[in-house]
Amino acid sequence: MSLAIDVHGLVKRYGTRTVVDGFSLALEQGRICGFLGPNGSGKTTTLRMICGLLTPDSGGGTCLGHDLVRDREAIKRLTGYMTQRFGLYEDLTIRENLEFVGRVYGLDRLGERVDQSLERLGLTTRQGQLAGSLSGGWKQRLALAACVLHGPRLLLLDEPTAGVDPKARRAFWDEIHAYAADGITVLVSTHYMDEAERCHEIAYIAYGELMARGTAEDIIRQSGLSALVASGTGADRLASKLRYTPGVTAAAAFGTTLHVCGPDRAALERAVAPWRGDPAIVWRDAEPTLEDIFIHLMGRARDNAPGA
Ligand SMILES: Nc1ncnc2c1ncn2[C@@H]1O[C@H](COP(=O)(O)OP(=O)(O)OP(=O)(O)O)[C@@H](O)[C@H]1O
Repeated sequence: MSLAIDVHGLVKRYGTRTVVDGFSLALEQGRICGFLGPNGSGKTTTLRMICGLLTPDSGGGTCLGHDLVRDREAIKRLTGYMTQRFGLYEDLTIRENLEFVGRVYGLDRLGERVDQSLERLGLTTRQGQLAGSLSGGWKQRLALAACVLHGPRLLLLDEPTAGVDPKARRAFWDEIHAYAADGITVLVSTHYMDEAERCHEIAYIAYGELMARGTAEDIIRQSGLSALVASGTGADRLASKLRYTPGVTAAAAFGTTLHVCGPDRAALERAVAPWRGDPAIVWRDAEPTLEDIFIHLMGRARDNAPGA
């Protein structure tokens, strides 16, 4: 299987700040890779380097077989990039928006392509409606359709479902999977854990550095974190007591249960020991969640950051 993205050692600096620091990624065609990391960790900057909009200060590689630095125009033609604030024209109709994007790309058979796109979206009967009248979820699906109108082989989606309701996010993700089934590769940034779980694989970046990479199962297995769940009277209230206890990476209440995790099993046991004997609380071993792991990695990255 050939690689859609094969980049190594990407560095981007703004002034004296290194915002992407030696980023490498190999991604096979047709895969969906979730790109996660705290705010300001360099995801957008990395996406822009991969699609040829920004030149890395060092590092390089290929995107869809084209050199990242020398063949930027070819990469741009083969890539669909959905920015965080995708600019649909709210005072144009759904159809006019797609036609406008098609003209910008100078596409042939424009009417046919727009018809197909509308049909795929299920918006044929609403094509004359103003884009501004669509719900947030539909706007994002229309934005995605506009991104793929020119037939890209790679989609770079920057937080495409931020603020979109769960049903619409699910529909958006069904669409992403349908494109991947057609052989399109997708790199999608998100802060939602349920979306991370819908990806074939995940890349987690913090403070410009790649911290974890693989399938959700790989990342959970390799995390080395231990987790416990407590249920029973008052279990959820232990979260605030345990959160800052040595040995605990994260402690959070989920409804009436408590979820607590840490990198060292013995230290975690010591932290919860005062409540282990409470007959009202039942403890059980659990798998760490992706959220546990990302919070842990964020703390580790911050500890390693210069001047931390
Ligand atoms: N043109 C620029 N000039 C200076 N600093 C910049 C520029 N673009 C981005 N940055 C900084 O680089 C860092 C990384 O930003 P980037 O937008 O890539 O992060 P991100 O992971 O996409 O964040 P978010 O999850 O909030 O969207 C941030 O601290 C940002 O302020």
